[in-house]
Amino acid sequence: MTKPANPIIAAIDTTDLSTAMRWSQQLNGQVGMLKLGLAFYLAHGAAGVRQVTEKPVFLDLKLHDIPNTVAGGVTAVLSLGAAMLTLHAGGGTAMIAAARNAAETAGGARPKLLAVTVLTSLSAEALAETGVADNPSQQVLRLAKLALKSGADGLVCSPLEVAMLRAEIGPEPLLVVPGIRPAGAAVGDQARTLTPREAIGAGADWLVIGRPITGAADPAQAAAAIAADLEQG
Ligand SMILES: O=c1ccn([C@@H]2O[C@H](COP(=O)(O)O)[C@@H](O)[C@H]2O)c(=O)[nH]1
Repeated sequence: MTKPANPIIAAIDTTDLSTAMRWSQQLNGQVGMLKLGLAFYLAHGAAGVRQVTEKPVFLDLKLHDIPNTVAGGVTAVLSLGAAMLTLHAGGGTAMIAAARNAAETAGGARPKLLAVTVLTSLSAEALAETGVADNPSQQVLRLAKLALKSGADGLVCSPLEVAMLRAEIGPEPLLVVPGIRPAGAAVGDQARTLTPREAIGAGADWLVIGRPITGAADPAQAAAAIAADLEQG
């Protein structure tokens, strides 16, 4: 697929509607897409999504349940016209296939389904605590293959796995990548990070960036600076 002109997705992580609307106004012209996640959706639902922007958003709900329930969740949000929607690859083949089926049932445009592999907040040690003996890279690849063969359009992974995934799965599947930290930015709760330039250089399609943008004194300027750096890279 063609690479987006501006690959930055700004994560609008707040439960406050007016803050979300302000960030949306500030960032709409500076980034390629806005992402609304679980906290915002639980607080404001579909009506809140419509209030924040008229453009198609990335709906990061990370659905993870039995196939029938996830299919119902996909159906419930289809009318929002989201560009992308997340579900956990760990839900397995039947869950992902049910989500794809539900997305296609309505006909017409549907969100790209992105399977979250290993959360970028998990270090190798934290992943091991969950009972996974493999390292994050091995587990990402296992879940990536499962998700793509089950009907996912793309993957969410950390920037550290992007080059490996491109070598294994080729150029076509969408790679949407959080865990992005400009040089000097606070890492916070992220464990597997790279800079925007490094992630794009490795083969990412989209970069999900939250606090380094929304936590800045001037979010629009912070986003513009990252976009300018990417254009030079
Ligand atoms: O593995 C994942 C999946 C999703 N996310 C989401 O991306 C943003 C990152 O925000 P930052 O403030 O830049 O850390 C956030 O909305 C997460 O829910 C992720 O970080 N890792």
